[in-house]
Amino acid sequence: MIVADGLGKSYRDGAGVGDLSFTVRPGVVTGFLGPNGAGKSTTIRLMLGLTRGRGRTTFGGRTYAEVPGPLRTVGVLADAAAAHPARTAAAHLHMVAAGGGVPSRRVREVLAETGLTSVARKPAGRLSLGMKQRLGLATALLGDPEYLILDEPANGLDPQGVRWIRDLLKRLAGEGRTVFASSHLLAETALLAEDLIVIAGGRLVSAGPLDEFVRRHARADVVARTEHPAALLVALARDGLRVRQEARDLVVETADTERVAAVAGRAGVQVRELFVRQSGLEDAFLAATAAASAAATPAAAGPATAAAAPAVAATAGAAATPAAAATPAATPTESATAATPIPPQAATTTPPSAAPDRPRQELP
Ligand SMILES: Nc1ncnc2c1ncn2[C@@H]1O[C@H](COP(=O)(O)OP(=O)(O)OP(=O)(O)O)[C@@H](O)[C@H]1O
Repeated sequence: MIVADGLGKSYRDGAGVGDLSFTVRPGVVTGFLGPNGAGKSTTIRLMLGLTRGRGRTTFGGRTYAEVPGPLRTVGVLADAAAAHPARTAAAHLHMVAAGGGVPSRRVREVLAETGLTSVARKPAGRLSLGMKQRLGLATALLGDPEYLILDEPANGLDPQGVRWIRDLLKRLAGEGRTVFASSHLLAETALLAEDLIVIAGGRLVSAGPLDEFVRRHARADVVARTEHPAALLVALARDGLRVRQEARDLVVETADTERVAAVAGRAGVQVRELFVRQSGLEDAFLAATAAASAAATPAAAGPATAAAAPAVAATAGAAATPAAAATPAATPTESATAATPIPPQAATTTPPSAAPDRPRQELP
């Protein structure tokens, strides 16, 4: 179990992360999701003590600094470009293994596991971005660790690579490890993670099982299809319902199909189709993070814990629930595409930071 308690960091320009507390359980992949600039990398660096800041994170009760044999306990992918560009992939892994007390046979094993055997003798600087990412992951796996902390592990990978890493992380979690992987890609995280920690503007937006997140917060609208949308729109509005027109469809802000059908019946408007449409991952996430971004003065943000934080909806794809009304129609609705990035934070104007700390800008 990873326990992060009161993590915080303030940069001079007001960016950073607020008072973040959450837990990460073993046996599942936990997705750490947030738009560009939300504070994911900062949080990960704080968890590992790689940057100065507030709070404490324990891995099975000990901080990263206290863990004996950190390489063999906590595997970290924080900077895929960490290998010296002139050193071969194999030499880099041998060097890290020697420093971390890991037997050198592990080098061959992780090269094979990450699909790098054929480029093992290539200098790291001549590897593609995807290969560098695999090398970072190989480094994290060297010590066969119980905990994995991975910052954007799918970054730079092609679609096959993304699928490969998804399968790999699920397998590692299935072995009982604790896998914590950040991403700014919505659908990718939904396919990978069982638990979700969402941050925006340096604040915790939600934490908990993905399914629960969806159940508790998915928003549903009734969609009505009719040849007479104007007449139905007036009737629905008179009945106190919020409604908008999308092409010839009316989207009614309720999940109550019977009420919509009754209003249509009273108004004498024939409805061709009536169904419930649940909001997709993208919609829900954007709504959640927009609210957090609007409120964001991250460095000064008050405490936000997993239990106390407001949560919002996400779903891997949209579901259309056929309604017991006029002409039931289970029409597939919007779903997030596999590569839908979350837009950058409105409140954070600094470009995404994969860059190392700029210490002179920091306030401890
Ligand atoms: N060393 C630094 N000095 C000043 N500001 C920083 C520094 N590092 C990060 N920031 C700012 O802190 C905020 C959070 O950045 P961070 O890199 O943690 O976000 P992120 O969620 O990992 O983003 P991305 O998905 O783009 O990698 C951003 O506004 C960023 O510009």
